[in-house]
Amino acid sequence: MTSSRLLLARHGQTSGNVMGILRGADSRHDELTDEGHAQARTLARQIAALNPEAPRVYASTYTRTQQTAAPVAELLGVPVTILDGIQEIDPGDWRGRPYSDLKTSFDELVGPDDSVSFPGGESQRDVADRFEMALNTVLSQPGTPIIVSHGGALISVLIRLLRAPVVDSWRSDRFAQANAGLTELIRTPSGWAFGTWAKDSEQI
Ligand SMILES: O=C(O)[C@@H](CO)OP(=O)(O)O
Repeated sequence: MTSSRLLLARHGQTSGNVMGILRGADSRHDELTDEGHAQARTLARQIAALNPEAPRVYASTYTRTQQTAAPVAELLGVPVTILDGIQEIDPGDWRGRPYSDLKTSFDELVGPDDSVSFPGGESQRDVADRFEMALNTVLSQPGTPIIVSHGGALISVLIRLLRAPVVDSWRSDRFAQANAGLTELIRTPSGWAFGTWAKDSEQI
């Protein structure tokens, strides 16, 4: 039996998010702000209200997703499992640049064949590959996986799962989730589709 429902959340606010700076892997141990902890508690209540069947809570290898997942797991009465492969996209040479550069200098990231790639870092395809591999393991078990991940990683995997155009999706910010945004995907005969989309119910 495999999962037909998938919950994807972004972690709560960090000081890097407040500054609006791409932090990269250096931010592995960044912690949530007080606001971020409050967002995590709200997220936990939102997820519990969805009554996930046999929930399993997963966080990335970064502290901020684990801190966000903790109240979720506590409310659902399950442990947090650390899942490799769902960590944030490596922005490479773009580390330290403001989020606003993703708008003003986005063309620097666009390669041939509808690709988006950070020079010296990872591409959307790299991240979607590793995220999807991690998901395949999780989805092969019964129950409802709840994945707490990151902004760029979630954009990358949503593009893959929903078969969306890569460049247009990044350029339009279509799949960007705010802190503690929650998205529900449902498996249909023709593939994954939105159940609840974060931007329809933003607490942020
Ligand atoms: O790497 C970062 O600086 C941000 C960008 O989205 O990621 P996160 O979602 O982990 O805050």
